[in-house]
Amino acid sequence: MSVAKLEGDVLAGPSFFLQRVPLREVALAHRSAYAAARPFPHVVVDGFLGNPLASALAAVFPDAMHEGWKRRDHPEQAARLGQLQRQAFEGVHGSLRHLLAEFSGMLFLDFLEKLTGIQGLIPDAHFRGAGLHLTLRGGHLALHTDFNRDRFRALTRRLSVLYYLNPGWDPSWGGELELWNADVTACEARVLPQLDRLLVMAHGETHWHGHPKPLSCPEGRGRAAVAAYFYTAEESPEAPTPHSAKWAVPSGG
Ligand SMILES: O=C(O)CCC(=O)C(=O)O
Ligand SMILES: [Fe+2]
Repeated sequence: MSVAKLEGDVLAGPSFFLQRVPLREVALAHRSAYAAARPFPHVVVDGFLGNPLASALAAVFPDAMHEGWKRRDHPEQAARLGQLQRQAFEGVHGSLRHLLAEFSGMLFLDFLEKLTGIQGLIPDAHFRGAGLHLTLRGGHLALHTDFNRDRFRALTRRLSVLYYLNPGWDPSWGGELELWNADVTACEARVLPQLDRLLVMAHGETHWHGHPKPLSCPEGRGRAAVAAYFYTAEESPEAPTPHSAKWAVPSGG
């Protein structure tokens, strides 16, 4: 029994890959803005993948009819679809699944480390809480700070990455991510969820953010975002002392 499902030409493979040199340039160009940003470290990178690729990804983003979505309707978050990872993104177009893999890969981690100065970032292969999000007309996400630990792997949350896939998003539809100050008295930055916009923001206990007003996009449109969260491990007193490989010298045999 094969555990792989073939979709299209076996040798064609994924149609895009992140590139080391441009990623490094983008990281260097934005790292001082990231560190200085108010109300907490964050940065917006526009035109991240380029319009042809971003438009193609937006066109295959699962719509509200996709059967794997789990819908949330609570006071804190309403008309929000997510959790496709519960079925391992089955039925999601290969290009989006590949994008998630690229966001978990070596080059993107190196990019984030250079951008933010955080060393040893760890992606989440299970995309807990992250993955694909689609918020429908009338939906919202109240101001919040994010969960802070990956309890399964004893990791500390450090960064959230959002990549927006909304062609022709009209600002009058709302959906700006609002970033508020630590005592929640002022919104100090707003980020529209525009096509091909990457947002990287630092996790923190007072890093309040959300899009709290109901979306007024037309029926049939939604606010589409690809989310990926990144972690670091802490030194533990029980951790073994590091050593390089030890080589066996067999005797006899
Ligand atoms: O969709 C967004 O812009 C933000 C989502 C968010 O707050 C999160 O993923 O933690
Ligand atoms: Fe959040």
